[in-house]
Amino acid sequence: MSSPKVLFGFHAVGVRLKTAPQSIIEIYYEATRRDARMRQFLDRAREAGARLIEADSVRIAKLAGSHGHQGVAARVEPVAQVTSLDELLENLEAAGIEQPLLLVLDGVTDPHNLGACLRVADGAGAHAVIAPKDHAVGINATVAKVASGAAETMPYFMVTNLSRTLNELKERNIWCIGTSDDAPKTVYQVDLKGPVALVLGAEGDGMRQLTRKTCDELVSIPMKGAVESLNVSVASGVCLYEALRQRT
Ligand SMILES: C[S@@+](CC[C@H](N)C(=O)[O-])C[C@H]1O[C@@H](n2cnc3c(N)ncnc32)[C@H](O)[C@@H]1O
Repeated sequence: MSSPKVLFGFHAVGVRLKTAPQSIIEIYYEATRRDARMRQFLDRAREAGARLIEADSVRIAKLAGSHGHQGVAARVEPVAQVTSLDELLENLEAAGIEQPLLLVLDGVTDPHNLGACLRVADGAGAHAVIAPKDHAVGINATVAKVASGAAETMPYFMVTNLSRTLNELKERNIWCIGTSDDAPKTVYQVDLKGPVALVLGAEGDGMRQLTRKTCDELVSIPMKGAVESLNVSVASGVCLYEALRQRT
């Protein structure tokens, strides 16, 4: 998981304040915003000892590289993170977590989709999100904003060869379940209680052939209306929350 140097929006900066306040160099805020949300945010920032700097909307937009900053942006240091998937899986094993839940995204390129996937992965208690290095979006400021703080908490690993990584997961007894709207079995018919990697495809073409072939099995989400498929982040949510339901 790599960190952007600038975070913006109440969620993204708020989560950093909660999880690693010492990594915040300074927070820029729009002094003309005096609403309750801004007041609460500033109270929390002061409690955490953050350095606050008044700025106007234009300056914050320039810093954030976006106008969707809600009047808040922070310059941050990267926080110490797990650096590899192997390290994460070993840490989970050492912590006695025997049923990792992983989300694999085969080529999601839209930062809004990745942000939404990270957010739902965090919500459902997944342990990591994995993507290929090529043809996939990395963590950037837009992803962090859409993820509403989850880009700060959810390990995101970009791997050189996705099918090789899936094979390595299989060697660790992690069951790789691919998703495709044409699979005869539904996600509600498979056991998601064990160690599982849920594999989702790209926005347009779905999973690549090799990824599809490498999965242990394929499942679909029932589609009862006229459209053929769901947005990848919605499909991630359905599958991850089915896993959580089965595990709870
Ligand atoms: C927009 S869909 C891509 C649709 C593409 N035509 C395909 O063949 O998969 C993006 C991803 O979301 C997941 N997805 C969306 N709808 C799904 C469904 N009904 N069943 C299973 N997976 C689905 C799949 O992982 C898919 O690759």
